[in-house]
Amino acid sequence: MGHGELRGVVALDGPSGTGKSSAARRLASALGARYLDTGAMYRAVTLAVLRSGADLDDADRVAAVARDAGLAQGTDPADSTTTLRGEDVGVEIRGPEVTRAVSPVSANPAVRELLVAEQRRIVAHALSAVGGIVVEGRDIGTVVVPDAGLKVFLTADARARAHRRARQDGLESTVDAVLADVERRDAYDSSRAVSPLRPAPDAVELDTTDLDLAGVLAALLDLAAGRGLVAGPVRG
Ligand SMILES: Nc1ncnc2c1ncn2[C@@H]1O[C@H](COP(=O)(O)OP(=O)(O)OP(=O)(O)O)[C@@H](O)[C@H]1O
Ligand SMILES: Nc1ccn([C@@H]2O[C@H](COP(=O)(O)O)[C@@H](O)[C@H]2O)c(=O)n1
Repeated sequence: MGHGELRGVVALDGPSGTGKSSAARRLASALGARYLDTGAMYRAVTLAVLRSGADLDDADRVAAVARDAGLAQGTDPADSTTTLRGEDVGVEIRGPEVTRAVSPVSANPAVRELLVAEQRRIVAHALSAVGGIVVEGRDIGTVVVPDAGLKVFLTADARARAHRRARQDGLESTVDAVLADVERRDAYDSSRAVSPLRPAPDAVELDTTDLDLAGVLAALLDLAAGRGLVAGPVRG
């Protein structure tokens, strides 16, 4: 039986590796909605900055590279593309160099202003085109879409997140290194001056430590239906 169709915006925020992308993609697919991975946008701008050779501490130069990057983020949950001037960078933005540099680039206020405006444009377009979108990141419920119909803040024990990420990368032996990276990125993202990672006051917190992805999806479907955001058939 179908799950119905999403009407409105679901905002999914949380620290690294809590399952935001996996859950958001599945939720959007189940509800015939669009899907926006805002982390991919910050990663793509970071790749452009690294390629340009700009000093990460040179805020004006970093912002200029971001403005000139030619970033386009797709919203198909089955194939969400990230391109820079038409070049597909979806694989490269997941590499260790980008992961190391993305938090400082994301803390640049001009970069955030640019990407938040683009994210709001994409959300508005999706709402008029299909009626619903699931947006995931760090500041969706607090800044990008503060009036989202449902805001969920995903959490999970840091070691569980490191295990998930290490398994994804085929690096079971380096869980400790992944854990250090996850904790470093969370600390940076939570302490920056502009739009720090934190739950919106009206967000529902969902701890995924002991849930598999099917369990997370079921919880999100229940929450969305409970908010009256799902039109048509409900889960049977
Ligand atoms: N509930 C879960 N149970 C088991 N594995 C999970 C769960 N959620 C996510 N994963 C796995 O953990 C890894 C990280 O998930 P995902 O990329 O969705 O997290 P994220 O919050 O978007 O991370 P980031 O913010 O770093 O991009 C993936 O390999 C995913 O398959
Ligand atoms: N709304 C967002 C989304 C992401 N970031 C920054 O990008 C980094 C990468 O995000 P992933 O979800 O792809 O891991 C993240 O560590 C943040 O620095 C952000 O600032 N705001």
